[in-house]
This record gives sequence, structure tokens and C-alpha cells, in this order.
Amino acid sequence: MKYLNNTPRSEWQILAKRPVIEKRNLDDIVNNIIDKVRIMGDVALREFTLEFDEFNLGELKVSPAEIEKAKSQVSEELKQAISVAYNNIYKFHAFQKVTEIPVETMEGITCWRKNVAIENVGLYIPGGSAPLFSTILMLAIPAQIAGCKNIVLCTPCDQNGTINPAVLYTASFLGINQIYKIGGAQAVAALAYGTESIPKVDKIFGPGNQFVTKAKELVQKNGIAIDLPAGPSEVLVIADKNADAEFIAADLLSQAEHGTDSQVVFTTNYEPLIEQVNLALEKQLSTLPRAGLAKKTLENSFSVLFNSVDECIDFSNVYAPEHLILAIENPTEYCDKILNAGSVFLGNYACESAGDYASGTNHTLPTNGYAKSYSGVSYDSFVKKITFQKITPRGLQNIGATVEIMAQAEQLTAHKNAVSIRLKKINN
Ligand SMILES: NC(=O)c1ccc[n+]([C@@H]2O[C@H](COP(=O)([O-])OP(=O)(O)OC[C@H]3O[C@@H](n4cnc5c(N)ncnc54)[C@H](O)[C@@H]3O)[C@@H](O)[C@H]2O)c1
Ligand SMILES: N[C@H](CO)Cc1c[nH]c[nH+]1
Ligand SMILES: [Zn+2]
Repeated sequence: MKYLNNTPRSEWQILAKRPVIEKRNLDDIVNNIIDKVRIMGDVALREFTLEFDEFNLGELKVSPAEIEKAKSQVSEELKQAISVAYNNIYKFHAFQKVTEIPVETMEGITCWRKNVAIENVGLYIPGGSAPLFSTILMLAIPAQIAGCKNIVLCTPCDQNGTINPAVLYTASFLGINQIYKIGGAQAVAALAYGTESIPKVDKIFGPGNQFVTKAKELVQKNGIAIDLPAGPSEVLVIADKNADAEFIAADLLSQAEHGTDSQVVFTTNYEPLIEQVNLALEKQLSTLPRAGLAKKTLENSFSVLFNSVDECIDFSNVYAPEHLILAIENPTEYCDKILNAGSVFLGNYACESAGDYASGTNHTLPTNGYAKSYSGVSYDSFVKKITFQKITPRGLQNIGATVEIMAQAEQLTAHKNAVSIRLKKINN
């Protein structure tokens, strides 16, 4: 990791820019994929699966027999772990379902909001470099709590045309049976526009690599709803002298191993920790099966020494990390100072991977600085909040003049008339 000492505030915006993988024309590549899928449907999906996933796909949909086989291949231990994670994630998201009470804004005028599920939702489950079955829990649980009727799942197959058993088991555990072996930008295009095999959905959810994230951005421009820009994973750690270098290194590596386009950042006000963390990184890296990926990510990553924890937090607010770890004394005292972050982990024992899998919070989170304006996936992502209002004659008498005056000032006479015509009747 590159070491930086007290980078001046004037340079923070530049430092906060994520590494861009050398992919000229990403827009063109992804636009071309989307257009082809739109025009050629399943034929294009098969072509792209052959090109990128190296399998000549026949049937796109996973069969009941494949699901049954997968169920028998998953260990009892993993099934048990998935069930514990399910319970925690369910509990946390169920509490997000709040029924708002009607509000009387004036006598005779009552307004309220109601959550109504989005009917057809598409879930993208990453599977290029690791089979992220945990993402199914993160997306399908809030979708089911919201009451989404149709849940369609897309995930890439491997070179043998199969999908990791844990992915199929988790989908089946949640009662999802519309599973398609399509990944990347082509899956997003299929969900956005529909093909012969894959139904069009109302909103697309889920994280993914740069092709997936770009595809979501492009279909959104065409009016398709998406959850949020959830690209390559990242973590920023803030540590003081009470932190444990081995813990910090483990957390940095946990996100570094996702893929080479990830970035991890370490900030501290305690200089000796920089060297200690570097040593721990080297030691732990040598034991990791995905050391190659993680090492490349570390080359795109950095540590910075600042004067104080407050300065570290100021920098973090500019960087707006997907995950923020506060490995400092009394971390809760700093919560109000955090302005931009996807998900925050407090104290030496709140490791980020707990949130990735099982503590209860959602792991589909904004990356690339989007935590400045987006929240992670939640129950709310799966509902529309429809407003209702009831106005009695007395209510219209109370509000009427206000509306008439405002409509007149906007020179919208028909708006004004809609009130006046009623008031006339009430007053007669
Ligand atoms: N932000 C979040 O909430 C979050 C959560 C989980 C994972 N992630 C991120 O998701 C990503 C998963 O990436 P992944 O690659 O492992 O899986 P993926 O499923 O996102 O992408 C794999 C697909 O990419 C397509 N692809 C690969 N090379 C291509 C090329 N040259 N041109 C066009 N398409 C190509 C293929 O179709 C392949 O099926 C990681 O970056 C990880 O960090 C983010
Ligand atoms: N860290 C990822 C979100 O950025 C989520 C994940 C899934 N599995 C492991 N990690
Ligand atoms: Zn992770």
C-alpha cells in the first residue's frame, strides 16, 4: 500500500478518486451488449455467455433437477449458517417496515403514505470470481418482506454451465425458482427489456463488477429503475493507538480479495501502526488462496497518517467509503461526525465480514463515492410509498383560498377552478 503522510485537504478530492481499471470504451462495450440483447433476445444472451463465461448454453433457466442436486451438495453446516444469517437479516429488515399513521394537516384534511411492493423485481447475483450466495439473502429477504410478487434471479454460470450449489440452495431456501444462468451486462439488459426466456422486471437490484454496474447505469438512463451503484467493494479503516494491527490487516484484506478493481484505505493518527499493519498484511497475504487478487488491490490502495481521529473522519467524509471501520476508543462518540458512508462498523470486534454475511445489515452498498448520495439496499428499496389524502368539505373550505391564490400566481386558472367550482357548491 502506498504510504502518504498528512496529505493536505486541498488534495483530498483527488485522493478520493477510485482506481479506474484500464477499460477503454466501457460505455461502448456495455452499450453494444445491451443493444444486442434488446434486439436479439436469447440468441444474444447465448452468444455473450459463450464469449465471457465460456459455455455454450442451451436452456437458460435452471431446472428443478439442478436445484434438487444442488440441495444435496450443500453441507448441513453451511445450511445451518445460512439459516442463522437468514434470521438476523430478516429481523433487521422486518423492523424497517414501518406503517405511518395518517396526519391531519388541517381540520378536514388527512394525508398518509402506504408502502406498496414493487411487483416484479430482478436480482443480480455476482458469480464471476466468487459465488456470492450471501447476496441472495441480502436482496430476496427485503423483497419478500415487502411482498414483491415475482422475483427473478440472474447469475453467471461456470465453464461447465453449472451454478454453484450454495447459490441454488440459498435461492431455493428462499422459495425462488426463476433462476437464469446469465451474468454480466447481458443479464441486466435481459431483466431491463425482457427476452423470450427472461421476463422484464420493474426494478433491477444487486451488486456486480464494472460491466454490471455500467449496464445498470445505462438502462437507468432509459427509464428502468435500479437500486443503486454497487460496484467493486471497498473499505476505509480509521484506527488509533488502541487498535490491533492484525485485525486491521485482516479487514483490509477481506475487501481486497474481492477483485483487483477494489480499493482499501487505512487512516490513523498513530504512526507506528502504519508499519505494524504493513507487516501484518504481508504475513496474512501469504496465507490467502486469493493472494494474487488481494495483492493487486493493495497496489491500488493507500494508507494515510493524519494529525487526529477527527481529521481521519473528515477525510473519510470526502472519500465516502462503502464500508467504514472505526477501530478507535469510544467509537460511538464519533457517530454524529460521519456524514458519508455506506455501512459503519464500530470498535475492534466489529469486523466488516460480519456485515457481509450475517449480522443483519445489508451488504449491497454504494461504492465509488456514491455513499454521498445513496443508501444501501433496504426494505424501502422494494416498495413504492404511495401518498393518499382525504379532504372533507370543511377541509376544502380551510385550504381552498390558499390553493386558489397560489394557482392564480402560477397563472394556472384551471387549477384554481378545480377548487372554486367545489367551494361554490359547498357554500350554496
Ligand atoms: N457494492 C456492493 O454492494 C458489492 C457487494 C458484493 C460484491 N460486490 C462486487 O461485485 C463484483 C463481482 O464481480 P465478479 O466479476 O466476480 O462477478 P459478476 O457476476 O459481477 O461479473 C461476472 C460477469 O462479468 C462479465 N464479464 C467478464 N469479463 C467481461 C468482459 N471483458 N466484457 C464484458 N463482460 C465481461 C461476464 O458476463 C461475467 O458473467 C466485485 O467487484 C465485488 O467487489 C459489490
Ligand atoms: N463485501 C461485499 C460488499 O461490498 C459483500 C460480500 C459478499 N460476500 C462477501 N462479501
Ligand atoms: Zn466482502
